[in-house]
Amino acid sequence: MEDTKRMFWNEPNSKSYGIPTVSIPRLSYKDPLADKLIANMKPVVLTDTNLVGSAMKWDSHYLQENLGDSPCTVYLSKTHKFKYFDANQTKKCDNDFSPPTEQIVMRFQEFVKRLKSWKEGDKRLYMQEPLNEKILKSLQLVNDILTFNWGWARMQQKQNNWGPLTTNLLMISTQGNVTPAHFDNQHNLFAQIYGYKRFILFPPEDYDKLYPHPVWHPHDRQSQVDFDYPDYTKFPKFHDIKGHEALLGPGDVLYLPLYWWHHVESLLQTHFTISLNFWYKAGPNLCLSDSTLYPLEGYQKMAIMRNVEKMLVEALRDVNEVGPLLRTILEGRYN
Ligand SMILES: CC1(C)c2ccccc2-c2ccc(C[C@@H](CC(=O)O)C(=O)C(=O)O)cc21
Ligand SMILES: [Zn+2]
Repeated sequence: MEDTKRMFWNEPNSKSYGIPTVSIPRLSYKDPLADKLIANMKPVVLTDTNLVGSAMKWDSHYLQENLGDSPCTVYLSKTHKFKYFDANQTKKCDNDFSPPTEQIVMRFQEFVKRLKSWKEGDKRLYMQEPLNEKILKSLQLVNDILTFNWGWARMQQKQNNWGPLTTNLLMISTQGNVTPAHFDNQHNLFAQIYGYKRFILFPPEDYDKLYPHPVWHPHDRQSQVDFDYPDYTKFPKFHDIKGHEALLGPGDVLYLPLYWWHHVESLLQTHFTISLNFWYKAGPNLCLSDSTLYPLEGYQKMAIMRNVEKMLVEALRDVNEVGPLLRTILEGRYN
């Protein structure tokens, strides 16, 4: 794939991280290649799905009108990074874990006020709230959601054997925020509503180059590598990483396959960005059965590795015994 840089990428705000990338294909949803890529769990940007057409009018004023006094979850960070952590797993870290972000709940109108007055140097804000009955009080908003292109989304879900839709996460991020590289165990139709987001994706098999935190760690599923200052001594294979890049603008939808790594940043073209994702559970083909085709795919091997790690933590109880036991299996026998 010719590495076509789009005009935005020379903007000063999108750092290159020195990672070589190829462009993720941008296709019309009518293009048969689009469905082929999705069926093969390959990322693709669809430019004309109209998936969230009725949300294109969702600016801060409109959302304030319709979400005003609803409580919403906002993450705060002193840096530009918003690295997810599972607060329930911090106890296994014998308290040397310091949360990189804090989570607060505030009324949506309060969030909009802080968003508008935000300036460089202030704590960065990242509002994330699942669209559900808790915040959907206005009929106008409910009507907008009802007029999403559910026909197309349901068709994709069915023909690709995805599981049920679990979440529509509404995200509003101050400009320049970065969600560091991580993977999710759900398929994702990621719709960009306002502003621009840059995605750098890596296939599941790049597990060995991205050095995820241990499964019991609060940062489970997140890469240990700091893209701004990679530690090539600790993470030598990161040197060989190659990315798949996409720039998402209003109306674009990125199909982000299950287990694909993604690093996401809100570009500086606008003061904030608005996105909405559609997370679908993995289909039945994640469990190995006698109908499993071999050789296994990267994402299937990833699931196996995670299960082995979880089983060992469970069996050994002490997370510090997992490494030595795996080394005993490996050294002089499998390497
Ligand atoms: C990492 C972060 C900030 C977070 C912290 C604490 C709890 C949840 C989450 C959470 C959930 C979704 C995203 C959106 C998106 C990345 C992006 O658009 O920034 C993404 O990764 C996806 O759609 O899969 C980002 C986050
Ligand atoms: Zn994600």
